[in-house]
Amino acid sequence: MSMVYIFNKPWVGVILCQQQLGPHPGLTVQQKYLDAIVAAGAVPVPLVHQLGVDEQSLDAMLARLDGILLTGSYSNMEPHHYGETGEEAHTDKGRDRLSLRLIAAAQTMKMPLFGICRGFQEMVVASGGSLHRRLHETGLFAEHRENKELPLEQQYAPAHSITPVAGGVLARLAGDAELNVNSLHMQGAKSTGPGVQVEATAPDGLVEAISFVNHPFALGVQWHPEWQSRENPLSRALFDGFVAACHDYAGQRSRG
Ligand SMILES: N[C@@H](CCC(=O)NCCCC(=O)O)C(=O)O
Repeated sequence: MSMVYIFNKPWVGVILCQQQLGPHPGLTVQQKYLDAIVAAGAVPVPLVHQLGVDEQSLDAMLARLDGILLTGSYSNMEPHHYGETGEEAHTDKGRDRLSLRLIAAAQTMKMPLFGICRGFQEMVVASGGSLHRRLHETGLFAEHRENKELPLEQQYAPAHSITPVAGGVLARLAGDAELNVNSLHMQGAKSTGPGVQVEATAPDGLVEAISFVNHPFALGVQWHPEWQSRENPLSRALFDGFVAACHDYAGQRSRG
């Protein structure tokens, strides 16, 4: 690895979300995702939705990135992406389009990929899986939504346990003992496609983490490790593992 690179930090593309800013459409990301990437020793790079419709610009951006973070979002994927019809109240077409292209590129380029909540769901769908659109109406699962009336500290507090699958990516990073995680989601994995390894489940059987097989680091988690990311050992292990994979990718890239 070149000396120049040793003192550099990996660049991690962070997807943005469409949000109305007064009378203007905007693209935003919550600060806690950026803070988690910086605290883990990487440089966050905003990924604007226009990259989803401009292949040359996307290729130019991907050539400079060492990893991709797909954040959570209050919006939901459009159901046609996983073979369903009907509407979702709050969607983000530009995010869907870019995220699916980023996941495909990360798979092809073996670029490290870390999906959180909606990002996890995008990884499930991109790899041929489908989603439960309203977990609370299925009668099959515990409550996985947060109470938005509560203070954030309580919304992002541990809500249920997960059991990492022995021998998986998550178990390698965090051990295979039961862990407690927060839960702020209405939708969840209904099925997973080929090439996906289930990495953890909740006590009610809901898939809570996946990885892509034959990929050095492509991990999606349904919970929120970016929340107070350095104070929680599991969160720290996930972000440190992701950034370490980005360092490895960057080193390979610099060697050509
Ligand atoms: N809308 C989807 C995904 C939920 C999600 O990402 N929630 C987090 C929003 C706030 C944050 O990013 O911390 C669903 O409801 O399943």
